Amino acid sequence: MGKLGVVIVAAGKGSRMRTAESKQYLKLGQKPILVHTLQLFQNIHEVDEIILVVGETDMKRCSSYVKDYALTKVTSVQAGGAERQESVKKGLDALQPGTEWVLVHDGVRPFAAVEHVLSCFRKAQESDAAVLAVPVKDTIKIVNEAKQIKSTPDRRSLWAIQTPQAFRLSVLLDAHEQALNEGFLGTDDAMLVERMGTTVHVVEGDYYNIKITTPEDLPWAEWILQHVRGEGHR
Ligand SMILES: Nc1ccn([C@@H]2O[C@H](COP(=O)(O)OP(=O)(O)OP(=O)(O)O)[C@@H](O)[C@H]2O)c(=O)n1
Ligand SMILES: C[C@](O)(CO)[C@H](O)COP(=O)(O)O
Repeated sequence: MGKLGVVIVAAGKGSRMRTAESKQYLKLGQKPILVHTLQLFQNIHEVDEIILVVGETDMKRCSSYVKDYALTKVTSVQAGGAERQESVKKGLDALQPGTEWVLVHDGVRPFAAVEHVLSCFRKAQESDAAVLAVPVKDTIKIVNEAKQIKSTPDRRSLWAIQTPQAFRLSVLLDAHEQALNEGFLGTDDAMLVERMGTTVHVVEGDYYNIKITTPEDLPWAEWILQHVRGEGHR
């Protein structure tokens, strides 16, 4: 079976966190958030390689993390782009020859459960494309610029999409190429694959797999680390 590569994207500015330090480097417990995420995939047996994509100015610091935390599966640290989609593509292009499958994962999602990561990977092996997700709990409404509610989609069909997002590498590379050629910018990789007409499957994860984005997420992340996904809970 072809190799499994993981692209961890961590080249964002973290502007919604409103901290001087980019959020992926904020301490969670004793380690930067990004290190927790890298260690998650380092410790998954099925993962053959990790490509880390970071800001140009953070390359040196992240190379030190790779050494200090013995992240032996991180084969290269790449400089990301202005948009997440560009950062993903930089990571895809760095994967070693012989890579058949890829997981694309946000560096600020340290709490994906190993069992869910593997379920997502297995689903992609069957179907070429799968993403982790959870059913939406709130009622979601479509609202116009004037903050007037225009419609209320049936909640039973709404899922909050997470990462990892798992793909046959050739499928995702084609999707990125087409998006680039057409100037299409998506907020996740699944969008690029969907628009090619490939069915993307949802694999149910859990609500602990948060994307650390705004200040309110930090205490919640500390709680999850202490009570759910800490070292002792793996
Ligand atoms: N040009 C970018 C933008 C985002 N990301 C990464 O994509 C993940 C999800 O993005 P998000 O949570 O939006 O991070 P930021 O873009 O940094 O946050 P913000 O939108 O608040 O600036 C993060 O790990 C982020 O570092 C990236 O690698 N390259
Ligand atoms: C990829 C993602 O995490 C799926 O929910 C999300 O789209 C990333 O969005 P962001 O604005 O780049 O954080």
